[in-house]
Amino acid sequence: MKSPFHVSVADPQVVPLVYGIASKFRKSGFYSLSVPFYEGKPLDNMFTAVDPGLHRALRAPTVQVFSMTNLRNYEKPIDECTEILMKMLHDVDGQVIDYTEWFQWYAFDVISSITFQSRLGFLEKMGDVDEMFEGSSTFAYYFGVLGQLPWLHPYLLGNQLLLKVMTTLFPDAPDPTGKLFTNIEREIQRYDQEEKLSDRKDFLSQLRAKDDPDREGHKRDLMNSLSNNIKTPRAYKTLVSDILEAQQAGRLSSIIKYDEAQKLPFLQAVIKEALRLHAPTCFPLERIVPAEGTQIGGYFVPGGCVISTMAPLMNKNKEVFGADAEEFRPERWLNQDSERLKLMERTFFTFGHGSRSCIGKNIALLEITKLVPQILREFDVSWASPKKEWTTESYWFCMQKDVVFRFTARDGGKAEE
Ligand code: HEM
Repeated sequence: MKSPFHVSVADPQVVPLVYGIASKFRKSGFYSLSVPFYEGKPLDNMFTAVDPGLHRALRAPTVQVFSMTNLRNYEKPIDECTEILMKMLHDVDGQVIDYTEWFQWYAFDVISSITFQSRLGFLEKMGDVDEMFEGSSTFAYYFGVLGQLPWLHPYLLGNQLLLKVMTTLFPDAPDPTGKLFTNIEREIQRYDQEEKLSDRKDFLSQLRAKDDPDREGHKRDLMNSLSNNIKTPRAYKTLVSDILEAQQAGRLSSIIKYDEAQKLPFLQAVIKEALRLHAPTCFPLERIVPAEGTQIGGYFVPGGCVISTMAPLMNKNKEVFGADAEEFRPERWLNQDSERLKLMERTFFTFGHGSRSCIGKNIALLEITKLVPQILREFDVSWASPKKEWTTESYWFCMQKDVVFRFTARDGGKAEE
């Protein structure tokens, strides 16, 4: 193997070259670990497809489904989950809870409501369903570590025979992919057999109506906005006073609508700043340098090399975001001249860039934009951990742990119906 094999780049100027729409840099072997098995055979999805033609064929029919215009139709299933979560929080009024778990239940139920028109029941159960969290954490760990040695994958979880033997020998071992895909498969079969004639409007029905073969089940969604804001008292105060002012002025419904939350500029800045500082996808987004090689920052990088950059690096670039780029300061998104703001937007890498950028971005933003003000309107939220900081673990996703809050209901925190 020639050296160097993997080049990691911090310069924002490489982003359009490596990740831009017309880029010839394809995804690396890292992504092959994410290819699911369907009916015993590997089946690429939008996230894993390397060939640009296949990727276009998978992505193009879904673009409209994931558009913000279409997503607004999904406020109702999100609201149903929000009502359940709010009731649960009121039931533990004044107590201390680890919010990461609660919001993970919420996020999983929201995505399944939107996708299959039915909640998987994480919130009701207040726990894992079909060991999906456990499976996805095991898979994230495997993906993060073995993704650095992708040639080993066909001999490990990429080997169906080995998997069958392991499941027989150790039936209680975490199942890194199986349960999630089994659930997706079951829902597709349910739709195909029973519900084609119904007027379902969920994602699955829209995608099946287009005969889209993609069955990806990306479901990760994080809500860093709360944690960051609560740990920064000045920002917390401004945000809460904006939300309560809007409520007093009668500008917020009982379950806050996306359009209403969008009219709160400080909230938008808080969300952006939290996603900038704590990008949920924090691994390098690996691409292969095309055969002819490329010039980067005055160096020649030969064809076949892996090249990458990642959100934690791009999003904290001091030349773009300022000398205080490591700090949580939502105002940076509000008090900027338009040229600087454009540069910040272009460099913001949380959802990737170009034709392979996150197609689920609007779902994530819809969910966060509605939930954060809903919680802060109804509760005063304070840090209640014996530790000074929360901890993080990064395997592709940057998972927060020990995010312990006290939720105390506000007097009159609920809007009139
Ligand atoms: C805050 C939440 C999320 C973050 C930070 C995030 C981040 C990302 C990033 C960085 C990529 C680019 C990966 C790469 O270039 O290798 C990506 C791709 C993707 N994301 Fe997300 N994501 C989020 C939520 C979602 C949701 C909710 C869905 C689906 C419902 C989703 C579906 C996808 C898909 C299908 C791709 C592959 C797109 C393609 O290659 O064309 N994501 N995401």
